[in-house]
Amino acid sequence: MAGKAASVDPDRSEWDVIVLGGAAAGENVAQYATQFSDLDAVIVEAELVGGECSYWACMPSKALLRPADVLTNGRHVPGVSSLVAGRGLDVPAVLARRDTVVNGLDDASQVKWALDTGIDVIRGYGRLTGERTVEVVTAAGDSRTLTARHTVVIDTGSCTTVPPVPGLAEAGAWTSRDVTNVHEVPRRVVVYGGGVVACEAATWLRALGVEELTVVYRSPDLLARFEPFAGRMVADQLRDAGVRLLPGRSAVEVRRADPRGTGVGLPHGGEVTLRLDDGAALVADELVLATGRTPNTQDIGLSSVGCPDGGFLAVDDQQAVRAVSGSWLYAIGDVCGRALLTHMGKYQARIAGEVIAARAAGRRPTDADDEPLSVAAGHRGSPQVTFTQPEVGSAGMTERQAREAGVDVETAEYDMAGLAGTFVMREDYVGRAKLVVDRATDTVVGATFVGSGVADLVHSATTAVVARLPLSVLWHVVPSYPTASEVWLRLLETVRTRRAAGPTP
Ligand SMILES: Cc1cc2nc3c(=O)[nH]c(=O)nc-3n(C[C@H](O)[C@H](O)[C@H](O)COP(=O)(O)OP(=O)(O)OC[C@H]3O[C@@H](n4cnc5c(N)ncnc54)[C@H](O)[C@@H]3O)c2cc1C
Ligand SMILES: NC(=O)c1ccc[n+]([C@@H]2O[C@H](COP(=O)([O-])OP(=O)(O)OC[C@H]3O[C@@H](n4cnc5c(N)ncnc54)[C@H](O)[C@@H]3O)[C@@H](O)[C@H]2O)c1
Repeated sequence: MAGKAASVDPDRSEWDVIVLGGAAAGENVAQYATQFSDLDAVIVEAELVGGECSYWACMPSKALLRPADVLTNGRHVPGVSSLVAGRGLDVPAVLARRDTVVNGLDDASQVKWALDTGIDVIRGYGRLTGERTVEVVTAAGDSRTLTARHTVVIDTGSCTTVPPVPGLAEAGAWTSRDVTNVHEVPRRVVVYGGGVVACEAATWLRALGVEELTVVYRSPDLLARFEPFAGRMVADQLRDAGVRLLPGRSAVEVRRADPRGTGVGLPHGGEVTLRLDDGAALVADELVLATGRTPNTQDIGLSSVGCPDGGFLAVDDQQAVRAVSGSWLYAIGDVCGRALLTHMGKYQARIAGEVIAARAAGRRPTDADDEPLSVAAGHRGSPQVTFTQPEVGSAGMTERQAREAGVDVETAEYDMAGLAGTFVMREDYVGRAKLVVDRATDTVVGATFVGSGVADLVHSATTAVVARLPLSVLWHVVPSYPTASEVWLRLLETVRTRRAAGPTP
């Protein structure tokens, strides 16, 4: 890695690898393609190197959620509860820390990392104009054409989906960028959507002092992609915190008399009214859209290489874009629609980077055991933590997903409040865990943990799923006492007890 000169030569036009979009995954693919090869790479970034996650998504949201989590848990631990009783967050301090976490929206350290690593950075908006060719337009309006000797990688990410509700596009509703970079906390907020962004945002908005907070979602439960108990437990906690939940509803019209371009994280105008399909009308100071993600593929020149513009890019297990022959175009991160998570995009990037380096050297892309490099194993485990109260951590498949995939499933559930480790955390601990076991192989194919502090339990489940560890081996993986990890022992005991009682239908 060391010793490769960084170049920002304005006249240079050719690199081995061009990465379109400089999110964490884009940085990773450039690093992995170049670090043990003779290849060089350039990242083309329209805004900030580090991407959505660093400045507008994961990092600011977790910075806002952490103080809320500390305060809530403190309220339930004698010896601390008396100190914080009746007190809320120090909002200016929370927002200031969030600003520190996003580096004041300055990517200088990320650019330095890239240049120090031997990866060039060009600022501007890139579009494919043909095979291995990218045109970059700078903020000043200048353009330059770049050619890749080997590969172009698309890492242009995603943005908030704006559903086709009359008046919504014109209302200037907050997107995930505004709600994570909130600067002025509105008094009344409606969150539209019931997924991960909605649940996390409702958690921090209420903690920051939103007085009237309503979450409207079309499904019967929050977090509908997870085990059903996860959404229900998060819903209970949000209701207890004073959030109004309106499931099974959709917006039919949005009105705002004076939408204004006030800037990120400030109210985008005056009162906004959301009319619902049940006839109700909700009036708020801001509307937050949390209705899923649209890949940034509409305007990146895909049609110039025979690929339809827009939509997710179907890729093979080495992240090569299926619609384009010759294995010169790859896609990683949200644009490929596999798992819209930073860590999964970075994993795809590591594999794709090694594949690109191997192919450029005329080698078959294989791992240390001479197996073809592929993202299949990692996606089997695909972990996720939703930092609500309680947290929701999962790896692999839910029971429903496993059944839909044709797996002959056996499950076990356990109330996590019954563990010494969680009792010490909070005497009124609320939590639940579930294992999904493939009967044919006697291995774990999915696990879900709900409860305070479960985030770091997830990696054990990811390991079990990816390594296909049989239950007979997991029985010897002893959890420390007294920790929440003892839930593994209880879940395995639940399976053994039931098996001892005889076959289940
Ligand atoms: C509120 C919120 C919270 C989240 N929290 C988490 C979390 O805790 N953990 C987690 O794993 N995931 C989280 N996610 C998901 C995570 O943010 C995304 O999965 C991740 O950012 C996707 O990364 P990416 O590589 O696809 O690109 P992105 O991070 O979307 O970045 C794409 C980059 O490409 C640039 N770009 C786009 N088009 C062009 C172009 N034509 N030319 C040049 N540059 C271009 C953009 O400026 C941007 O910098 C969260 C998402 C949201 C919305
Ligand atoms: N902690 C984390 O890991 C974390 C945090 C936030 C986001 N993310 C990732 O970011 C991605 C985006 O999150 P999200 O919450 O926006 O998406 P999501 O898919 O989790 O939820 C989208 C919600 O919007 C609703 N919806 C979709 N289209 C709609 C429409 N036309 N009208 C009305 N409702 C509609 C869905 O029913 C659902 O409730 C997710 O894939 C998530 O994994 C991860």
